[in-house]
Amino acid sequence: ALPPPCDSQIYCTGPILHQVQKARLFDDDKEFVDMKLRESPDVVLSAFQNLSSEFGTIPPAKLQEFLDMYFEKPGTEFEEWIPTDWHDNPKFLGGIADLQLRKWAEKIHQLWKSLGRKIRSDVKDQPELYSQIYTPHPVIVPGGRFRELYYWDSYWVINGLLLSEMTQTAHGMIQNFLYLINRYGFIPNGGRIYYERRSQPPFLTLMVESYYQATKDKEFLRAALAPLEREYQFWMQNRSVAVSANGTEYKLNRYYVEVDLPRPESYTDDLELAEGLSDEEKQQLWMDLKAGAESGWDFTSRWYIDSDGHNNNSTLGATRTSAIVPTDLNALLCLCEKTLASFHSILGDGDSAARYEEAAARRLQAIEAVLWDAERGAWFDFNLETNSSNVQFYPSNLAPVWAQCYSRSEMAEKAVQYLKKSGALRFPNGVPTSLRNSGQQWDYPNAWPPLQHMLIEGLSKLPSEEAQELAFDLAQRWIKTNWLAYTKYDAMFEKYDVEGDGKPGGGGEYEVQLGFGWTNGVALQLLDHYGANLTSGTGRVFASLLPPLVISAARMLH
Ligand SMILES: OC[C@H]1O[C@H](O[C@H]2O[C@H](CO)[C@@H](O)[C@H](O)[C@H]2O)[C@H](O)[C@@H](O)[C@@H]1O
Repeated sequence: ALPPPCDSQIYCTGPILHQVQKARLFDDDKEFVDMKLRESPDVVLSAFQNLSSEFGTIPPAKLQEFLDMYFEKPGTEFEEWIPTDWHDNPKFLGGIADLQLRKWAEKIHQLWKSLGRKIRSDVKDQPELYSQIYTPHPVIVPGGRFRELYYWDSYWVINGLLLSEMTQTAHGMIQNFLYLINRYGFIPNGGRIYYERRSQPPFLTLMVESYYQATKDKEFLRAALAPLEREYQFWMQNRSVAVSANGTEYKLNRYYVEVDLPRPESYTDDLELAEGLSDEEKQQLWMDLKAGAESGWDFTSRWYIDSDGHNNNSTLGATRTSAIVPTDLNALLCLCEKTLASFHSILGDGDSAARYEEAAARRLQAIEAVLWDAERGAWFDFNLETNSSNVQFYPSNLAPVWAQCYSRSEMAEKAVQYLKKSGALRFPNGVPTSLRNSGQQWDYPNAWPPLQHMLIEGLSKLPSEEAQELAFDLAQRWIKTNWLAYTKYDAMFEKYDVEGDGKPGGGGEYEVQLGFGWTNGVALQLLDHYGANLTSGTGRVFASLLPPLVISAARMLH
């Protein structure tokens, strides 16, 4: 028997969850599991028991009455909080030449104020009344239905906060993650108990690296290192898999969640998807859906495996995330290993640094033996059921370029040629998540901020002019898409549609959300990096930022 998503008989298992979600009292299943209890779980469970004895299946109107009596609307777990380190005019704004883009960057910088959340101390004192996990410091949330912290989103949020000179808020967010590692041994998907038995792509080491680069605070690094290593051990002990290639056995990582039952926050979706399956098949599907959520790509045809072992014609029910070795997770862990080595060097522990360098070298060998395809010039996910690669296009096929986790420079240059030939660059509004329109949100035509950023950053680190120009070109496309959508809707979105000019993304199991943490972080990073050259297309720029030749040409014209 596998454990449920959490032990709460209100939020993760039991008849209240089942009946409330099945009655579809809310448009979004997440609404119910985010509500606060007005009485202790025992009182609420026994009141529900009485109601069930009377009605059996409780009619929706009675269920609603029950909810009104025993639950509060989501949101009462937070108190008013505006980041205390927010201030006008951080330096990076001065490097943005285009007048419209600079004004827009100011607006994005303002958005941190509306996305800040502080958890009430009552959540710490009476945790049984909440699904919210208590963390001691305020956070920046993604926005919309995502009212709580999210693990991998926070990497791009923190990078944005550091540009906004909000070092204290960034510090607090990292402290929260260290606190979560001390409590759970790893970092949950997000700040709710129904997320507590799965994680998300492990970006904390890189968050610490960003913070360290901004502050050079060695004491902070020293304190962070033990929890970071504990998290790394969690991934190596619970998320690794042996893979054989060319007669050698390698160790690589995958997303893997040994937890039963539907996801509480998407309960009816998971229940319906499993209809008609045997108990064993249901359990496998629910594990794989949770592993999909752990990957951050929930959901995508990338995780489908057909009955013939391939991924051509299937639908969401064919999600087999745990049977796939993902390129991006392994590239990320390779970068984490190199970064942990550098932390040990900075702190003067050469032996530990060497241990992590060796781990990175072992992973590099494994990545090249199992995931690298010299003929196609890219890295591909490996299917453990068929021992074959999935050669479809995903931006993650270039993740080792971003992580600088390859042994020969020509591999990265080959990957640039692969990208150019892939067909993924023909969209003027960003690079799609795949070339397949499955209706899932991590597929065509959606383009996601973290994937754009990793692709652009990877290309920008390459020495060739071609790669650097491509990086700038993709940054320009992405900024234009975000900016156009902002001018139309006065909002930043979690994802965009590569088919429309300034069109929010769609598909998947919930409506596109506004806010939005990682979108803002990525936009600020690109505006910072390429601010002297990016344009809104309106032609109005700050003259002082133009190169001198352009200024004198402009003067001659007047
Ligand atoms: O409720 C459905 C799923 O929602 C989350 O996933 C999506 O939003 C996250 C926050 O921006 C993001 O980190 C993730 O990549 C998105 O796919 C949540 O993380 C899932 O666990 C949840 O089932």
